[in-house]
Amino acid sequence: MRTLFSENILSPSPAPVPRPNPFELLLPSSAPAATSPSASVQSSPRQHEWLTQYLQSQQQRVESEEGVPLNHVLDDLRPQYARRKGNPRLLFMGLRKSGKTSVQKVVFQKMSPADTLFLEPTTRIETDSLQSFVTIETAEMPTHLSAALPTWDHHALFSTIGAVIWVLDIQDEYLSSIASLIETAVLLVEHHPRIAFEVFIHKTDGLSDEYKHDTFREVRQRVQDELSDLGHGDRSVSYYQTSIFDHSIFEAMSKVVQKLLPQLPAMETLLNKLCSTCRIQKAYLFDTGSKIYVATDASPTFLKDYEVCSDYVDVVADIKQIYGWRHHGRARAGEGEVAAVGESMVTYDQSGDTYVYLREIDDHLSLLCVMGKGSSVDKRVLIDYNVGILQQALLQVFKV
Ligand SMILES: Nc1nc2c(ncn2[C@@H]2O[C@H](COP(=O)(O)OP(=O)(O)OP(=O)(O)O)[C@@H](O)[C@H]2O)c(=O)[nH]1
Repeated sequence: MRTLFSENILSPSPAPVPRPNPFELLLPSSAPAATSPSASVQSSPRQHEWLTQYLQSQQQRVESEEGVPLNHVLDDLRPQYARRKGNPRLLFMGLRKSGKTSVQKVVFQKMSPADTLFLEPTTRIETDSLQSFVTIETAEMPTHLSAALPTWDHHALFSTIGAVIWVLDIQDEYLSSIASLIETAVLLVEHHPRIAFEVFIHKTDGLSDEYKHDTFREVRQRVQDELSDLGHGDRSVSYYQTSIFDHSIFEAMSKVVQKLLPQLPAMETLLNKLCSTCRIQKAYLFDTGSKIYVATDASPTFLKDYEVCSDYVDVVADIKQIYGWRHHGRARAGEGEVAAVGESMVTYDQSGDTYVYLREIDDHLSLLCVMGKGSSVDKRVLIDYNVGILQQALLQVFKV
C-alpha cells in the first residue's frame, strides 16, 4: 500500500551529505527569476545557501551604491506582517451600526442572523474568546473611540493584536467610514506595521451583483488612492465582500484567522500531500464549532464545495451539541484498545459520483474532503489509513 508520510515526518533524520550530481544544471552567476527571494519555501538546502548568497550580494551592492543600511534591504524582502506566536487576536472597528457585533455573534457564537436585529449598541471595548483548537480572542472598539486620537494610548491597545478588521456598511453612506478607515490604516502602518489590516465590505446581501462589484471596486480604489497620496501605497490591505446571511462571512473570517496561525504552512503541506496521494479534489480543515476553515490544500476553491462542506460541519456540530461534545470513548480507551473515530460520508450531486468525507481530528478540528470519480468507496482503506497518519501529524503540530 502507498502511504502518505514516513513515521518520522515531524522529526526527520539528519539530511544526508549531498553528493555531486554529474547531470545537475549549473546555475548562472546572475539571479534567475525562478529563485527570487519570494520563491517556494520548499527549496533544498543548496537553494537556501544560494539564496542567502544572492541576498547578501544584493545587500552589498545596494549598500555600496546608495549607502542604504543592511536592515532596510532585509525589511523590504520580508512580508509586511508576521505570524505571531500565541493566540489569534482580532480587533473589530468601524462606524456605528456597521455590523461589528453581529459578525462576531454569528461566526463565533452561532447566533442566528435574524436575532442580530435586537443587539444593543457597544459602548465600551468588549472582549470575548472562542475556546477551540486554539483560543481565538476578539475585541470590539466602540465607535466613539477613535484609535487616532492623540490622547489615546494606542500602543496598549494594538501591541497584542494580530489583525484589525474594519467593518464598512455598504448599504449606508460609506465615505465617512472610508475617512476613518484611512486614519486607522495610517496609524497602523506608522506605528504597528505587523498588524494585518482587513476590510469587510459588509451587508452585501440584497444588492444586485453589478452594484455590489462596482461599489467593492470603488471602495478599494479610493482606499488605495488615499493611501498612495499619503505615501503608504505599498501597505497591503485585504478586502472581502461579506454578509451574515450567507457563507461569505465565514469564508472571510477563515482567511483572516489563517493569516495569524503559525501552523498554517505545516497544515497546508499535509493537506496537499493527502490530496495528491489519495486523489482528493479538495480538502478543508474546519474548526467544527465556528465553521471557519483553518487550512485548505492548494487546488482551486469552488464556492459550491465550500458551501456543502460548511453545511455538513454545521450538521455535525448540531449533532455533537445534542449528544455531547466530548469523546468520552476516546478518553477512556486504554492501551491496545481502538479509540472511537468520528467519521461519515455523504454524496451530494445527482449522479452520486461526488462525495464529502468527514473525519474528526480532535474535539474541535474536522477534516473534510471532496472526492469525485477515481477516489471513492473502493479506495476507502487507503484513504482511511492515510487520514489516520495525517491526524497523528496534525495532533503533533498543535501539541508543539
Ligand atoms: N442586511 C444586513 N444587515 C446586517 C448585517 N450584519 C449586521 N446587520 C444589521 O446591522 C445592524 C447593526 O448591527 P450591529 O452588529 O449592532 O452593529 P455594530 O457595528 O456592532 O453597532 P454599534 O455597536 O452600535 O456600533 C443590526 O440590525 C444587524 O441586524 C448583514 O450582513 N446584512
